[in-house]
Amino acid sequence: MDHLAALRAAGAQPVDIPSLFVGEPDRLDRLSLTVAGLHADLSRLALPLPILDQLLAAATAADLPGWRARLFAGEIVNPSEGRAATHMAERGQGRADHVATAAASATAVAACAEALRSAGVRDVIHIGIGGSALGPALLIDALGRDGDGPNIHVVANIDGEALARAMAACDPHRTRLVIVSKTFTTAETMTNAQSALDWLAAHGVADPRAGCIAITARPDRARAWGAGTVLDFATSVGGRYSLWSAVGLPLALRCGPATLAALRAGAAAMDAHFRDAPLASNLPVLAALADVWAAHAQGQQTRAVFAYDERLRLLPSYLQQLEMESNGKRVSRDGDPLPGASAAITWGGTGTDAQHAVFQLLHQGTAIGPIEFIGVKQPGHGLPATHHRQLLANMLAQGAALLKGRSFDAALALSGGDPALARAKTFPGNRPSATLLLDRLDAETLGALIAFYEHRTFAAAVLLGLNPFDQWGVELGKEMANALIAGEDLGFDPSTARLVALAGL
Ligand SMILES: O=P(O)(O)OC[C@H]1O[C@](O)(CO)[C@@H](O)[C@@H]1O
Repeated sequence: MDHLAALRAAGAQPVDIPSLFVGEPDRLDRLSLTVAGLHADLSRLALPLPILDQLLAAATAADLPGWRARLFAGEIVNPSEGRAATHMAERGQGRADHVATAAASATAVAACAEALRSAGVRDVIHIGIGGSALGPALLIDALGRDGDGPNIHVVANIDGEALARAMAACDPHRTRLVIVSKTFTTAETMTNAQSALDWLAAHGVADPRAGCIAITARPDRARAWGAGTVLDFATSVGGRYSLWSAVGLPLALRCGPATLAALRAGAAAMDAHFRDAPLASNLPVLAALADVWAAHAQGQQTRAVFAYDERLRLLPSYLQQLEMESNGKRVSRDGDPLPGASAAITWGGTGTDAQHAVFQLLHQGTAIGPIEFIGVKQPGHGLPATHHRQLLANMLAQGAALLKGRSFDAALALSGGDPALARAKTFPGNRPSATLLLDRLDAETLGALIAFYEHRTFAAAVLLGLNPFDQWGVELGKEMANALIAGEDLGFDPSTARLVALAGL
């Protein structure tokens, strides 16, 4: 049964958001929730309440409660790889044996962090890519400023420029390498690791491999490689969900193990809410339903996330992997073509910077999609209060302006009666947005925020009937790059063949 067919038909109808507030007196209450220090207001989305009720029915028809239970029970929810998804065990949720394994890993991570923090290590070069870099980079950027542990330099790109910059900032005799790869085969990571080892050796560091800490789901490979310390995590923890595992070591190094524990506790609070709250008052579920409505039913191909807090500036790129690698699919978990669009393109930036760059398109352009604002009530700095007042006022004003717009008549009055100028100054309004407001940004609220996005992504996947835990779409390009590196001719198209020659490969 195609439980989204009626919603796709309904999605063709325009929605006037301001009139929803008039006709739906309970709108603000139904679409506003506060969970684990995170207040969410979804009421300015183009989501009429009767449509929300249809989406809730579709979620039940898609067996969201059953899939959620299977996720928490550690059952297989990733059929194409035959795996469970046990990232929640890293924060104490799920099957007892999974939780016990994760707890043992957390103890080892804490001990490793304490040992390095007291060993006079000044810098850590964290080498990993994708989920092995984006999560740790976000955590360090968001929470690490006041940490008293080593400086963390996250290096992902195969472009040697990334590693060269990190090395230039480090004293090789006071630097440790942390090599992070779930598979311990990823080309970028292994190449960067080797070059970093060469750099240490060239500066007279004895046996640099023995000083490396490897974090991986393949400890056998890391040991064979020669890493002196190996911290492992379960294969059932997906790369883009791995920051909760030993991959979170950099946060424990920089800020202490208690901060990593607090991050996990915040996520656990969101887990409990997602697991226990009824669908109609379940924050990740409501956000997922709104996402599916916009992307799948209304055909809106982008969703932009703007963090009005410098500490969250890496959140959009973190979410790009979480959402697009999870739900950027075209077939169902059974391999059937999806009957419509899956996930929108996630993009975004930081407010207020983005207002002076991309908001023109959001207010007056032709590509419409939901916009998400994230703000934090308490600033993280001690500068005069005017900074934070202006920041939050801008965030709230943008959402209001997107909705209200400016009529042609009002624009005409501002344009000296010039209709062409007035048309340029007219704002159509009725542009959807959602707002997340955190009481404060600390390890707990950041944990809850990330877990909110994880569960939202999962719930949307269930509604769409796809598997969010695999990522076959990254394979073909890797294979072809390997062929090019090996000088194999795969019968490339004429353009590629000429570019290969021009690049001198
Ligand atoms: O941790 P690994 O195995 O090095 O993989 C890194 C990243 O590569 C991917 O597999 C995609 O290429 C991601 O899913 C993953 O986060």
